[in-house]
Amino acid sequence: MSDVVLELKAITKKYNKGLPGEVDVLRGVDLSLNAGEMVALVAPSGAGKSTLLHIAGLLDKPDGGDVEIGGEVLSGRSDRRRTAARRRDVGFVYQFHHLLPEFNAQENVVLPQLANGVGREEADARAMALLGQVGVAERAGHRPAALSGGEQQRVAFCRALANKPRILLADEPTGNLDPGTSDQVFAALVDLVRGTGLSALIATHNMELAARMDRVLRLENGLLVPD
Ligand SMILES: Nc1ncnc2c1ncn2[C@@H]1O[C@H](COP(=O)(O)OP(=O)(O)OP(=O)(O)O)[C@@H](O)[C@H]1O
Repeated sequence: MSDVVLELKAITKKYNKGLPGEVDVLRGVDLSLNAGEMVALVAPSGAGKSTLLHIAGLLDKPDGGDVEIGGEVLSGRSDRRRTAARRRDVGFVYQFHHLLPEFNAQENVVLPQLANGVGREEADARAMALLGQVGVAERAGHRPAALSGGEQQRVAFCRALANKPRILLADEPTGNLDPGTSDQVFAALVDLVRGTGLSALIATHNMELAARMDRVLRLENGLLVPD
């Protein structure tokens, strides 16, 4: 059995197809993400990394090519099938935390589990274990507004991992933080991912952070090339 968790084959994507403002963003992107592997995605602004992450995470459809998760071709499947696969297999982290403001940190990590059919007690325990792993257990009862930017992102990492996805997709996960905090919070993310053994594709402009990954890939002229 192959240990490739995410496979992108010849992915193409254009915006404004056939219109004067047509943008040829992805021109045949190939990627194999192995089990337990962390890959950095570096790209100049506007190169298409958000587009690529959205396609890889089944939030958007490519014009051509295949997205496979766990060996299952998902690009051509129904929206319902793709949504189910995304909920089960993919965790997302963005530059901004997107936590629900009216719920505390623990509840933010519990809610996606309840939506996924996990019982309350188990969900509470998993949330506390994850918050503990990133060093914010003592902040569990605080709402996002009462947390620092770095703490908010740590909680967002826990929420992304709450349902034990196979793949974490992160778009500039510490891009919103000052450099010192960014470094620590990024280290917490790497530890968390390494500890759970899941695979991660992490977009970052920061080459020092990228160098901590197993591999660095650059998105350039619509293609993914080794750095
Ligand atoms: N819905 C859309 N319609 C038209 N053009 C789009 C759309 N979404 C993105 N684009 C264009 O496609 C290109 C790639 O966008 P994308 O957001 O994927 O880049 P990015 O590498 O994530 O950029 P950044 O680092 O600035 O967030 C850009 O030129 C952008 O303007």
